[in-house]
Amino acid sequence: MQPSEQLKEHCGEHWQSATEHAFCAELAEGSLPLDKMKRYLAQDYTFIDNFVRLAASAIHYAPSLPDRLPLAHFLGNIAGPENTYFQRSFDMLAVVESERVSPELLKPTSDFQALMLKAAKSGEYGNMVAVLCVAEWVYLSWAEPVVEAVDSLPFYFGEWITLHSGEYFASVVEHLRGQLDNAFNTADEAQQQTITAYFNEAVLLEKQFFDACYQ
Ligand SMILES: Cc1ncc(CN)c(N)n1
Repeated sequence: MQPSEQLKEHCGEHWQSATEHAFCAELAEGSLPLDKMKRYLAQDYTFIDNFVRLAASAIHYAPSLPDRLPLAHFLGNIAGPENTYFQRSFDMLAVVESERVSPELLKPTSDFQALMLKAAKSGEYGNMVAVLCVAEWVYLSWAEPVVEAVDSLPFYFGEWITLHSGEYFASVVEHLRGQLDNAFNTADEAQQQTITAYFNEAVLLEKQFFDACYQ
């Protein structure tokens, strides 16, 4: 079994809670209350800031150009269409300027930011791809099964599904899993334990992030 699959299976309960969350189910049904969506978007935009820093660090530490390029391409997507999605959603949902720029952070948001910055600063590529892989794989896992709902939804719900599903996004997750598998297979035991800890914490934080925005 691939290490990424094994890591996912080891945190089965949290993985399931994160990928089958009521927040995502209601988003796909179009019934998610807008105050929850607004809270989520404001928190998540601050997540994106640190995600970009972590992805940039992973690009720097990737072992070769073929490892690096898909990450760089994906980073362009975040800086482009995904950033535009946030701006358009903020406008449509009338999110006030202070919430867009500096919302009061919920605990899972600040914990996730700390984890991403710790991974980036660790200088260990395996730690970085563990967190990046969880972040995108969890989203592919909840979004792919609900992709058929997109056409019936307002764009601030539907595009969030589109951005995290489809062939291109699945290829990003495949790449991240491959990077994680290689890093894990070539790590010594202590480093494997560290990678595992990053992976587990990221899965737990994905669940807690949805919990906090849904409450
Ligand atoms: C908290 C979180 N995790 C993951 C993703 C996926 N891009 C996100 N936007 N926000």
